[in-house]
Amino acid sequence: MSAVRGLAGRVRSTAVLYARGARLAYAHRPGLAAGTLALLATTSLLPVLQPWLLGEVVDGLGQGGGPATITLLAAGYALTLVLPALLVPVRQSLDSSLDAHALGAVDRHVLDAGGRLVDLTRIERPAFHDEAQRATSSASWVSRFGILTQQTAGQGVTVLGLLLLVAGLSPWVAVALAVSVVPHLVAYRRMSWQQWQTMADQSRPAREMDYCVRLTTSADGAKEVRVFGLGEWFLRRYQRLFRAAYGEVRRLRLRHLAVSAGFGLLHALALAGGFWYVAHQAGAGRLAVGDVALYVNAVVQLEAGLFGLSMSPGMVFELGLYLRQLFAFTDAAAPGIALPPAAAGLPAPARHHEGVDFTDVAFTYPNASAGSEPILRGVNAALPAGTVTAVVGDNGAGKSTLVKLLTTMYDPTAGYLRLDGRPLSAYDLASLRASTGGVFQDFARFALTAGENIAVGAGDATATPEQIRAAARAAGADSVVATLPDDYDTPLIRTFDGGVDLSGGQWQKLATARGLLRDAALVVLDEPTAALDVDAERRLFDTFRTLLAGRTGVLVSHRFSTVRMADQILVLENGVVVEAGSHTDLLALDGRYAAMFEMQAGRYR
Ligand SMILES: Nc1ncnc2c1ncn2[C@@H]1O[C@H](COP(=O)(O)OP(=O)(O)OP(=O)(O)O)[C@@H](O)[C@H]1O
Repeated sequence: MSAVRGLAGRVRSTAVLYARGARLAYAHRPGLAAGTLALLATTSLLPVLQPWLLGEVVDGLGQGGGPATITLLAAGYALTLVLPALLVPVRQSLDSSLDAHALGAVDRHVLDAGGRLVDLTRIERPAFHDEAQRATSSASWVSRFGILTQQTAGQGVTVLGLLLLVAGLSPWVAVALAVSVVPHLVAYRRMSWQQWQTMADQSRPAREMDYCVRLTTSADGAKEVRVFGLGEWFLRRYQRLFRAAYGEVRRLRLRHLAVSAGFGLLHALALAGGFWYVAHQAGAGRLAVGDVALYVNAVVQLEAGLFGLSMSPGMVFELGLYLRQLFAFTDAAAPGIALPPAAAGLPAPARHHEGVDFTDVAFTYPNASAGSEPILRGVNAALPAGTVTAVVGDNGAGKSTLVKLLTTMYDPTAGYLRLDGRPLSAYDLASLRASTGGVFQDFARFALTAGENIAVGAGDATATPEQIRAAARAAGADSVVATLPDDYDTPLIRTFDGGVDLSGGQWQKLATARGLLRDAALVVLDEPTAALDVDAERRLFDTFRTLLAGRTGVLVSHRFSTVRMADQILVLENGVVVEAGSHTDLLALDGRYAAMFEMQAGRYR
């Protein structure tokens, strides 16, 4: 009983899955889908009409039927021969349109899911990239949803009609023909599953192979790849991965080929046996000559239909696996941080009144191995409104992680952050984000024009040319833009016509301009001067002081010349704040900060 319930449940969930797939693939083009279906119904019935009409023509001739009737039947038969040649290309063209629209619909569905990933909780997990790769590769399958399901339904109609025709001659022959295809159907389903498993197992090697190809042909790491002669090294790595991946695919293909050939033979035997039986019956006078013509014509059609039908359900099954994977990926695309109930979030203040405070904050990355030390531990700190707090510490101390918590990319694993005395999670996320600006250590280099690279800092709002220029001036990016052939309209990617690339420091100035564009209450500057020359750093330093007036600023830097401008400095060591105070206080303390400062300053004496 429970097995029946389990099966019913599986059938129901599969039906829901395909219905969802159909909605995704067809919802945008119902008219086109209906047109394709109508054409499919016509082209599926023609192969059934054809043997029937042939049988009637042959019988009419043999039994001395009227010339008008025979001519009409013959014309109908000829039409069933000609029509597919006319209709199939039309159907294929409609299929391609449906295919293209479905592909667009799947891409939009994935983009929409990406938009729901408002934090880094899922994105920074290594498994996410495999899942994303698999979901993207589902797109081409899902776009074939219409074609595959219709093809299967069409083949089903054709085969059923032909089997009914054959059953009119001999039910046993019809049953034998139908049954001969069942083992292949079952085997194909199994093979689809194996193929799917292989594909799923290989998504990581596939990504690695893709990486090898891109690395040797792209600008990323181009210098190191050449100086260290890594081209050959990556080629060998690629070949190793390819051999392993292809070996598995090849083994699977050969097995599938053997299975298909075996079952094909079984089916051929059933066809030949049926022919022998029908011919024998006609010889004995129990069937008419027209029936033999009908059988011969019907099995020609059946051969294609049954063989197709033995494959298509397997492909539809495979499609189901891809659909499941796609929806699993997009359904799981939900915020990983706590959010207030819809429309109940507090609007973020235009300027902080008290500022942000960290209370007993601890953090461990979700993908951290069990038992590993938290990245941040017992962090207690206040970032008072209208002041700049610098965070310093060794590589890996947890500075950028602290910034991720501050910018709600993650929730702390323990403790809490408050803004003006309220938990960060009480605020409307969009308004919190809209009131945050700054530049990140791994800032983006968008393949857009210089102006657009700055303008996107306004988010959904539209930045005016004056605002863009003002932000560029503040970040020292105006002098960069002045050197570009088309000023703010210059595309910043070499692969575009008229595009240029910038130096690391020039890109950083542009990213800073982007971060300063909005009138933010909280400004985060994570290594904003790392790539800047001394003069640019000094000018930006002066600008920051003016720009940050009245805002809550956080500055992460290894450059103590920049750090000393901060109102207070937090020294992080292994995820713990070990010192806090102004530059003067901390020098007087003569502790960790003083040592780091001395180490850097001493080099210039
Ligand atoms: N997404 C992540 N998943 C797991 N661990 C991470 C992740 N990002 C960073 N870490 C780990 O957290 C620790 C702190 O990294 P973080 O980037 O905060 O350091 P940092 O102080 O900013 O260092 P740096 O000065 O080098 O920029 C490091 O050990 C790093 O390996």
